[in-house]
Amino acid sequence: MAQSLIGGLIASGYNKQNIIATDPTEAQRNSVTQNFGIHCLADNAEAIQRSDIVVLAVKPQVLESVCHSIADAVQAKKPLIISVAAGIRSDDINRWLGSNTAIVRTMPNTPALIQTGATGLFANTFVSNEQQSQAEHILRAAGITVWVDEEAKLDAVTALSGSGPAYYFMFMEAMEQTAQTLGLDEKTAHLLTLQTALGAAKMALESHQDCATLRKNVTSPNGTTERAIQSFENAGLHQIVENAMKAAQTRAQELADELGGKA
Ligand SMILES: NC(=O)C1=CN([C@@H]2O[C@H](COP(=O)(O)OP(=O)(O)OC[C@H]3O[C@@H](n4cnc5c(N)ncnc54)[C@H](O)[C@@H]3O)[C@@H](O)[C@H]2O)C=CC1
Ligand SMILES: O=C(O)[C@@H]1CCC=N1
Repeated sequence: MAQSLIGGLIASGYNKQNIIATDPTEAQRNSVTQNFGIHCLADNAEAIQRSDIVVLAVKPQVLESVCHSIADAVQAKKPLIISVAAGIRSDDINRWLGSNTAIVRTMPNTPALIQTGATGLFANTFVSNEQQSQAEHILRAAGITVWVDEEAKLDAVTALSGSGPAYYFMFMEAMEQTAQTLGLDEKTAHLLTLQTALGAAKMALESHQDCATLRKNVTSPNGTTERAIQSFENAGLHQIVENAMKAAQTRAQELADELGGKA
């Protein structure tokens, strides 16, 4: 996720001299430097000393220990903290970092790498208006941004746009594999699947009509689409999607409860 954000920032013209990454793994540091031409350090405290904004992009499972290890540096420098960790609540991050820390909790997604990301953001009470604009500026470099008024809504954002790219990739995988069983070669199946996904998303974005109307426009009476849609409905597609997204939201809440500890 950090690489997607770094890639998005650089592609949108952000000065790479102003970006420092950190990673404990030497191979990972070398790869980041090679891919993006930015400094990648092993020492988090050193990077924090040199930064006004710190993005925490480690796995939720290691966030607590990382926060404890950087707490002194954060209290000394008082940077704006931006977390991308799924589930973990800003109150827990604040407690792990000491206290009174300005934290913007976000939920971006991997298309940030090509500046078509979608990020939900929530600011805790210590975030100033200027810091809120700074966080928005950084995440906007990676795509669209949406602020939520209650932190719990970020778990719904996680289930929708955070995890969402994987749902579409899975659907595209299924379409291209099926196209091959219907007789198309792999390259043709891949190309037509991707262009169809792009065309549908672009059309939905640019149209004044809602997705249901656009779907109905494709569906000729007693035609091919109608048969396919009927087949999806018979299989309970809406319920399948609802179950999956609720499972993702629940997992985000579980991560917070399991890893956030009790205040
Ligand atoms: N992958 C995705 O689509 C999204 C991920 N997220 C969140 O982003 C966070 C990272 O997820 P991924 O990028 O998928 O994981 P990842 O495993 O690809 O990246 C985590 C990186 O953190 C590094 N790391 C571990 N300990 C460190 C430390 N002490 N200091 C500095 N770096 C350290 C690891 O070496 C690794 O390169 C997670 O909290 C996840 O919930 C949020 C939105 C979308
Ligand atoms: O799967 C995950 O936990 C992360 C958060 C959203 C997308 N990937």
